Amino acid sequence: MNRIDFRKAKRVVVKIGSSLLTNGGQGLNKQAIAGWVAQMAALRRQGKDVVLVSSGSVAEGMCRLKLRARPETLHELQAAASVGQMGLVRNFENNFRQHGLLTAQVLLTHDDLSDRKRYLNARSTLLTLLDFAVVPVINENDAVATDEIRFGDNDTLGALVANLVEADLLIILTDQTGLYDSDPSVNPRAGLISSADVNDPLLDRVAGGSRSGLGRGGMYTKVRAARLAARSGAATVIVSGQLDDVISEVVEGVELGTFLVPNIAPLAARKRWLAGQLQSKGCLHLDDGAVYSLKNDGKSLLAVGVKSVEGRFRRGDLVTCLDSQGVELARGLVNYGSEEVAKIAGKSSSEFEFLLGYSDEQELIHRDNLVLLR
Ligand SMILES: Nc1ncnc2c1ncn2[C@@H]1O[C@H](COP(=O)(O)OP(=O)(O)O)[C@@H](O)[C@H]1O
Ligand SMILES: N[C@@H](CCC(=O)OP(=O)(O)O)C(=O)O
Repeated sequence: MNRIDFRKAKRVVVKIGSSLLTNGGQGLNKQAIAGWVAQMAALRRQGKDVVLVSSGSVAEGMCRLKLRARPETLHELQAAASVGQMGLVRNFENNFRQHGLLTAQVLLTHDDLSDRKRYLNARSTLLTLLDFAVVPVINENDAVATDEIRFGDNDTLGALVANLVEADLLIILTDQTGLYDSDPSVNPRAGLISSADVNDPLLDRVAGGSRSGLGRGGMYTKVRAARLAARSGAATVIVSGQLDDVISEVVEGVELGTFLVPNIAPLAARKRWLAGQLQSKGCLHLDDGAVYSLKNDGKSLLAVGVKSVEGRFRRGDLVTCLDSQGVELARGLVNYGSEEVAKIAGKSSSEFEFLLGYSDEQELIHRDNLVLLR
């Protein structure tokens, strides 16, 4: 895929980070918002669907509540987010209206997307909004999100939304020109990476966290988001939101920021949903034979290939499969709980009856419920 292919994109997700949106925490950058909205409206006029994932509720809430530092307690964070979200949607709605476009506020938690039924509901709602030519403005539902049910950062949310609506392009607007070979706010000699294969392991070494106190994930979550987005075939560009006409130019194929090329085969819809699950309940350590047959033969995972188990989980929970180096190879929905798995690990399915007193499925994770990550 080339940048020039972005011109053909039918559906674009734009994610805007907190420090950009709030002028480094000074309050909503109304001029910049008007500029981004004008560019998104132009995309709509070209017949492209646009979905906006906007951060900034906490940062704007802090500003409105005159809090100098990001609150530490969950309830204060939730309160700040609720106050700030009002400012975000009001601004976006007013700006889009000036271009004759309707907006819709969609607030999601990870819990909404980890439940298959709610995931499909969210998908239908978003697709229906796009059919109505509405621009969805999405954020995490911070007012109710606790650690167990949150995405934690909007880069991940942006990627999961790109998966949900099967976007062609995810544009992550941030406060840096793009991804550098080290954090430019620490190393002035850092060099911009203009493009890279999304799975290049070098990216893990160069992408650091956020230092602003306003943003959450830094480049680390942006690279992870690009990998998630790639699972439905979406390309990702990480780019400065401060450049004039940045959204229009990226979609035109102008070489700006960092293009993370989705050089992986897109996953089927159900596997994409599995891959987007963030909360794994346990780990299975696989032997080399199991790693080989999952990777090369597309087989289900059998208990005989499991060396050991970690965590407490129940039948149907999501677990992570690790290779002998401890690298995450796959994840999937397990057919037996952790106590049972501890008993049948390394054993053939013909022994399940004897070891457990019963025998359900022969596979520990059926291949339909398993997604390879490498
Ligand atoms: N390799 C890198 N290249 C560029 N920025 C980096 C890198 N590693 C870490 N960062 C940090 O990531 C920050 C952007 O992420 P974040 O603060 O979460 O912004 P946003 O609010 O846009 O999501 C940059 O300001 C920078 O300090
Ligand atoms: N939902 C939070 C998102 C925080 C967040 O991810 O921020 P960022 O790293 O700036 O995208 C908010 O609106 O403040």
